[in-house]
Amino acid sequence: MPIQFIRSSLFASPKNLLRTLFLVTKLRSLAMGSYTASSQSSKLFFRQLFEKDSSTYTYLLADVSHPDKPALLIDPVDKTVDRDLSLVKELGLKLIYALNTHVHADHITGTGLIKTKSPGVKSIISKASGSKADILVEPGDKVSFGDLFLEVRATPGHTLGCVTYVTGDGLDQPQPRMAFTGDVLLIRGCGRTDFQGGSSVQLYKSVHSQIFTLPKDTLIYPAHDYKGFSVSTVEEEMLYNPRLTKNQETFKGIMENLNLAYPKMMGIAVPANMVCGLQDTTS
Ligand SMILES: N[C@@H](CCC(=O)N[C@@H](CSS)C(=O)NCC(=O)O)C(=O)O
Repeated sequence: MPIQFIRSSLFASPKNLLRTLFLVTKLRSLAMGSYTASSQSSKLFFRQLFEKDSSTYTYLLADVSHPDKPALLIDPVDKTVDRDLSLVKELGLKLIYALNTHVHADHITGTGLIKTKSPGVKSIISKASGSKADILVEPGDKVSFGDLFLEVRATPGHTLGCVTYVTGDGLDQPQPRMAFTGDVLLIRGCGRTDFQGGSSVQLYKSVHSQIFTLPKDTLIYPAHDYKGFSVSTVEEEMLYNPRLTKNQETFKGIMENLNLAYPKMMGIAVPANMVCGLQDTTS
Protein backbone atom coordinates (compact mmCIF):
# COMPACT_ATOMS: atom_id res chain seq x y z
CA MET A 1 0.00 0.00 0.00
CA PRO A 2 1.46 3.44 -0.93
CA ILE A 3 2.64 5.41 2.12
CA GLN A 4 0.72 8.39 0.64
CA PHE A 5 -2.56 6.56 1.09
CA ILE A 6 -1.69 5.53 4.63
CA ARG A 7 -0.88 9.18 5.50
CA SER A 8 -4.03 10.66 3.99
CA SER A 9 -6.31 8.02 5.48
CA LEU A 10 -4.80 8.70 8.89
CA PHE A 11 -6.83 11.89 9.15
CA ALA A 12 -10.05 10.68 7.54
CA SER A 13 -11.98 9.17 10.49
CA PRO A 14 -11.40 7.33 13.79
CA LYS A 15 -12.33 4.06 12.05
CA ASN A 16 -9.76 4.71 9.33
CA LEU A 17 -7.21 5.68 11.94
CA LEU A 18 -7.58 2.25 13.59
CA ARG A 19 -7.39 0.50 10.23
CA THR A 20 -4.29 2.51 9.36
CA LEU A 21 -2.58 1.67 12.63
CA PHE A 22 -3.30 -2.02 12.01
CA LEU A 23 -1.81 -1.79 8.50
CA VAL A 24 1.27 0.09 9.66
CA THR A 25 1.88 -2.53 12.40
CA LYS A 26 1.42 -5.32 9.90
CA LEU A 27 3.74 -3.72 7.33
CA ARG A 28 6.35 -3.09 9.99
CA SER A 29 6.17 -6.69 11.20
CA LEU A 30 6.54 -7.95 7.61
CA ALA A 31 9.49 -5.65 6.99
CA MET A 32 11.23 -6.79 10.18
CA GLY A 33 10.60 -10.48 9.49
CA SER A 34 7.57 -11.75 11.33
CA TYR A 35 8.21 -13.34 14.73
CA THR A 36 5.37 -15.73 14.16
CA ALA A 37 5.47 -18.74 11.88
CA SER A 38 1.94 -18.93 10.67
CA SER A 39 -0.26 -16.41 12.32
CA GLN A 40 -1.12 -12.82 11.55
CA SER A 41 -1.24 -12.04 15.28
CA SER A 42 1.65 -9.91 16.44
CA LYS A 43 1.07 -11.31 19.94
CA LEU A 44 1.56 -14.99 19.19
CA PHE A 45 4.92 -16.69 19.02
CA PHE A 46 4.49 -20.11 17.47
CA ARG A 47 6.96 -22.91 16.79
CA GLN A 48 6.43 -26.47 15.57
CA LEU A 49 9.02 -28.93 16.95
CA PHE A 50 9.63 -32.55 15.94
CA GLU A 51 10.70 -35.76 17.73
CA LYS A 52 11.89 -38.16 15.07
CA ASP A 53 11.70 -41.57 16.82
CA SER A 54 7.93 -41.34 17.31
CA SER A 55 7.32 -38.76 14.54
CA THR A 56 5.70 -36.52 17.14
CA TYR A 57 5.07 -32.80 16.85
CA THR A 58 5.36 -30.62 19.93
CA TYR A 59 4.07 -27.06 19.76
CA LEU A 60 5.38 -24.02 21.58
CA LEU A 61 3.06 -21.03 21.86
CA ALA A 62 3.62 -17.78 23.74
CA ASP A 63 2.07 -14.36 24.12
CA VAL A 64 5.11 -12.20 23.35
CA SER A 65 3.19 -8.95 23.74
CA HIS A 66 2.73 -9.68 27.46
CA PRO A 67 5.56 -8.49 29.77
CA ASP A 68 6.07 -12.05 31.15
CA LYS A 69 5.92 -13.72 27.71
CA PRO A 70 3.86 -16.63 29.11
CA ALA A 71 4.26 -19.81 27.09
CA LEU A 72 2.89 -23.33 26.83
CA LEU A 73 3.98 -26.60 25.24
CA ILE A 74 1.51 -28.99 23.64
CA ASP A 75 2.45 -32.70 23.56
CA PRO A 76 6.08 -32.50 24.68
CA VAL A 77 8.12 -35.74 24.42
CA ASP A 78 10.47 -36.89 27.21
CA LYS A 79 13.42 -37.30 24.80
CA THR A 80 13.28 -33.71 23.61
CA VAL A 81 12.49 -31.92 26.87
CA ASP A 82 16.01 -30.44 27.16
CA ARG A 83 15.83 -29.07 23.61
CA ASP A 84 12.41 -27.55 24.26
CA LEU A 85 13.36 -26.00 27.61
CA SER A 86 16.56 -24.54 26.11
CA LEU A 87 14.51 -22.91 23.37
CA VAL A 88 12.08 -21.48 25.91
CA LYS A 89 15.01 -20.05 27.89
CA GLU A 90 16.85 -18.64 24.86
CA LEU A 91 13.71 -16.83 23.75
CA GLY A 92 13.10 -15.38 27.20
CA LEU A 93 9.70 -17.07 27.51
CA LYS A 94 8.07 -18.12 30.77
CA LEU A 95 6.72 -21.63 30.46
CA ILE A 96 3.52 -21.92 32.49
CA TYR A 97 1.74 -24.99 31.08
CA ALA A 98 2.63 -28.37 29.59
CA LEU A 99 -0.44 -29.85 27.90
CA ASN A 100 -1.26 -33.25 26.48
CA THR A 101 -3.96 -33.85 23.90
CA HIS A 102 -4.36 -37.42 25.22
CA VAL A 103 -2.63 -40.41 26.84
CA HIS A 104 -0.10 -41.29 24.16
CA ALA A 105 0.62 -44.96 23.42
CA ASP A 106 3.76 -44.61 21.32
CA HIS A 107 6.03 -42.35 23.39
CA ILE A 108 6.41 -40.98 26.89
CA THR A 109 5.14 -37.47 27.44
CA GLY A 110 7.67 -34.87 28.58
CA THR A 111 5.17 -33.27 30.93
CA GLY A 112 6.41 -34.86 34.17
CA LEU A 113 10.07 -34.24 33.31
CA ILE A 114 9.31 -30.60 32.53
CA LYS A 115 7.69 -30.23 35.94
CA THR A 116 10.81 -31.56 37.68
CA LYS A 117 13.17 -29.37 35.62
CA SER A 118 11.03 -26.27 35.61
CA PRO A 119 9.08 -26.07 38.87
CA GLY A 120 5.98 -23.96 38.63
CA VAL A 121 4.90 -25.37 35.28
CA LYS A 122 1.43 -26.90 35.51
CA SER A 123 0.51 -30.10 33.68
CA ILE A 124 -2.79 -30.27 31.80
CA ILE A 125 -4.76 -33.15 30.32
CA SER A 126 -8.47 -33.86 29.92
CA LYS A 127 -10.53 -35.08 32.86
CA ALA A 128 -11.98 -37.73 30.54
CA SER A 129 -8.50 -39.27 30.11
CA GLY A 130 -8.60 -40.53 33.72
CA SER A 131 -5.00 -39.35 34.16
CA LYS A 132 -3.30 -37.40 36.90
CA ALA A 133 -2.31 -33.79 36.19
CA ASP A 134 -2.37 -30.42 37.91
CA ILE A 135 -5.30 -29.24 35.79
CA LEU A 136 -7.94 -31.55 34.32
CA VAL A 137 -9.73 -29.76 31.52
CA GLU A 138 -13.25 -30.29 30.22
CA PRO A 139 -14.95 -29.29 26.96
CA GLY A 140 -15.45 -25.53 26.75
CA ASP A 141 -12.64 -24.72 29.19
CA LYS A 142 -10.15 -22.03 28.24
CA VAL A 143 -6.40 -22.31 28.79
CA SER A 144 -5.13 -18.72 28.98
CA PHE A 145 -1.56 -17.54 28.43
CA GLY A 146 -1.30 -13.77 28.62
CA ASP A 147 -4.06 -12.27 26.49
CA LEU A 148 -4.31 -15.38 24.31
CA PHE A 149 -6.19 -18.58 25.01
CA LEU A 150 -6.88 -22.08 23.79
CA GLU A 151 -10.38 -23.51 23.80
CA VAL A 152 -10.82 -27.18 24.77
CA ARG A 153 -12.92 -29.36 22.47
CA ALA A 154 -13.71 -33.00 23.29
CA THR A 155 -12.65 -35.16 20.32
CA PRO A 156 -12.81 -38.79 21.50
CA GLY A 157 -12.32 -41.67 19.09
CA HIS A 158 -8.58 -42.39 19.04
CA THR A 159 -8.75 -42.58 22.84
CA LEU A 160 -11.66 -41.89 25.14
CA GLY A 161 -10.11 -38.72 26.56
CA CYS A 162 -8.72 -37.06 23.41
CA VAL A 163 -9.15 -33.30 23.19
CA THR A 164 -8.35 -30.74 20.52
CA TYR A 165 -6.98 -27.38 21.63
CA VAL A 166 -8.14 -24.52 19.38
CA THR A 167 -6.85 -20.95 19.47
CA GLY A 168 -9.46 -18.48 20.61
CA ASP A 169 -12.27 -16.99 18.61
CA GLY A 170 -12.00 -13.19 18.62
CA LEU A 171 -10.42 -10.21 16.91
CA ASP A 172 -7.62 -10.10 19.48
CA GLN A 173 -6.78 -13.79 18.94
CA PRO A 174 -4.56 -15.27 16.18
CA GLN A 175 -6.07 -15.38 12.70
CA PRO A 176 -6.48 -17.83 11.10
CA ARG A 177 -7.35 -20.05 14.03
CA MET A 178 -5.15 -23.03 14.80
CA ALA A 179 -6.37 -26.48 15.89
CA PHE A 180 -4.00 -28.82 17.73
CA THR A 181 -5.74 -32.06 16.98
CA GLY A 182 -3.51 -34.61 18.71
CA ASP A 183 -4.11 -37.99 17.04
CA VAL A 184 -7.80 -37.60 16.24
CA LEU A 185 -7.13 -35.87 12.93
CA LEU A 186 -3.82 -36.36 11.11
CA ILE A 187 -2.96 -34.76 7.78
CA ARG A 188 -4.74 -36.91 5.17
CA GLY A 189 -5.35 -39.50 7.88
CA CYS A 190 -6.56 -39.99 11.43
CA GLY A 191 -5.67 -41.81 14.61
CA ARG A 192 -6.25 -45.53 14.89
CA THR A 193 -9.29 -46.60 16.90
CA ASP A 194 -8.35 -50.11 18.04
CA PHE A 195 -7.29 -49.51 21.67
CA GLN A 196 -7.57 -47.17 24.71
CA GLY A 197 -11.32 -46.81 24.34
CA GLY A 198 -11.01 -45.98 20.65
CA SER A 199 -14.09 -45.99 18.45
CA SER A 200 -14.40 -45.25 14.75
CA VAL A 201 -17.99 -44.07 15.26
CA GLN A 202 -16.85 -41.56 17.89
CA LEU A 203 -13.81 -40.43 15.92
CA TYR A 204 -15.90 -39.75 12.82
CA LYS A 205 -18.42 -37.79 14.90
CA SER A 206 -15.66 -35.85 16.71
CA VAL A 207 -13.93 -34.73 13.54
CA HIS A 208 -17.14 -33.81 11.72
CA SER A 209 -18.77 -32.01 14.65
CA GLN A 210 -15.80 -30.41 16.44
CA ILE A 211 -13.15 -29.81 13.75
CA PHE A 212 -14.84 -29.63 10.35
CA THR A 213 -17.22 -27.00 11.78
CA LEU A 214 -14.33 -24.60 12.44
CA PRO A 215 -13.65 -21.86 9.86
CA LYS A 216 -12.30 -23.40 6.64
CA ASP A 217 -8.96 -21.59 6.93
CA THR A 218 -8.29 -22.99 10.41
CA LEU A 219 -4.80 -24.48 10.44
CA ILE A 220 -4.56 -28.13 11.43
CA TYR A 221 -1.57 -29.08 13.54
CA PRO A 222 -1.55 -32.81 14.43
CA ALA A 223 0.53 -34.67 17.03
CA HIS A 224 2.10 -36.94 14.40
CA ASP A 225 3.00 -37.10 10.79
CA TYR A 226 4.49 -40.12 9.05
CA LYS A 227 4.60 -38.71 5.51
CA GLY A 228 6.52 -35.44 5.85
CA PHE A 229 3.56 -33.08 6.15
CA SER A 230 3.62 -30.31 8.74
CA VAL A 231 0.33 -28.42 8.50
CA SER A 232 -3.05 -28.56 6.77
CA THR A 233 -6.34 -26.69 6.91
CA VAL A 234 -9.90 -27.64 7.72
CA GLU A 235 -10.83 -27.00 4.10
CA GLU A 236 -8.09 -29.27 2.74
CA GLU A 237 -8.98 -32.13 5.07
CA MET A 238 -12.70 -31.77 4.27
CA LEU A 239 -11.82 -32.11 0.59
CA TYR A 240 -8.92 -34.55 0.51
CA ASN A 241 -8.73 -36.63 3.69
CA PRO A 242 -8.95 -40.16 2.24
CA ARG A 243 -10.72 -41.52 5.32
CA LEU A 244 -12.89 -38.73 6.66
CA THR A 245 -14.37 -37.63 3.32
CA LYS A 246 -16.09 -41.05 3.13
CA ASN A 247 -19.46 -41.85 4.67
CA GLN A 248 -19.48 -43.29 8.18
CA GLU A 249 -20.01 -46.91 7.09
CA THR A 250 -17.09 -46.80 4.63
CA PHE A 251 -14.95 -45.07 7.27
CA LYS A 252 -15.73 -47.86 9.75
CA GLY A 253 -14.56 -50.44 7.21
CA ILE A 254 -11.34 -48.53 6.55
CA MET A 255 -10.55 -48.34 10.26
CA GLU A 256 -11.27 -52.05 10.79
CA ASN A 257 -8.78 -52.95 8.10
CA LEU A 258 -5.79 -50.74 8.95
CA ASN A 259 -3.87 -53.78 10.23
CA LEU A 260 -1.35 -51.68 12.13
CA ALA A 261 1.00 -53.31 14.64
CA TYR A 262 0.57 -52.06 18.19
CA PRO A 263 3.03 -49.25 19.01
CA LYS A 264 6.30 -50.71 20.26
CA MET A 265 6.27 -48.65 23.47
CA MET A 266 2.58 -49.10 24.29
CA GLY A 267 3.06 -51.25 27.42
CA ILE A 268 5.41 -48.70 28.96
CA ALA A 269 4.01 -45.47 27.55
CA VAL A 270 0.34 -45.80 28.52
CA PRO A 271 0.84 -46.43 32.27
CA ALA A 272 3.58 -43.78 32.43
CA ASN A 273 1.47 -41.21 30.61
CA MET A 274 -1.43 -41.75 33.02
CA VAL A 275 0.82 -39.94 35.53
CA CYS A 276 2.28 -37.34 33.17
CA GLY A 277 5.19 -39.55 32.11
CA LEU A 278 6.96 -39.98 35.42
CA GLN A 279 5.79 -42.77 37.72
CA ASP A 280 7.24 -41.00 40.76
CA THR A 281 5.95 -37.50 40.00
CA THR A 282 2.95 -36.40 41.99
CA SER A 283 1.05 -35.24 38.89
N1 LIG B 1 4.75 -47.52 14.47
C1 LIG B 1 4.55 -46.67 15.57
C2 LIG B 1 3.08 -46.43 15.85
C3 LIG B 1 2.31 -45.95 14.65
C4 LIG B 1 0.87 -45.72 15.08
O1 LIG B 1 0.17 -46.66 15.40
N2 LIG B 1 0.48 -44.46 15.15
C5 LIG B 1 -0.78 -44.11 15.74
C6 LIG B 1 -0.63 -42.82 16.50
S1 LIG B 1 0.47 -43.07 17.85
S2 LIG B 1 -0.61 -44.26 19.03
C7 LIG B 1 -1.91 -43.95 14.75
O2 LIG B 1 -3.00 -43.67 15.16
N3 LIG B 1 -1.67 -44.16 13.46
C8 LIG B 1 -2.70 -44.04 12.47
C9 LIG B 1 -2.18 -44.36 11.12
O3 LIG B 1 -3.02 -44.40 10.21
O4 LIG B 1 -0.98 -44.52 10.96
C10 LIG B 1 5.17 -47.22 16.85
O5 LIG B 1 5.46 -48.41 16.90
O6 LIG B 1 5.28 -46.46 17.80
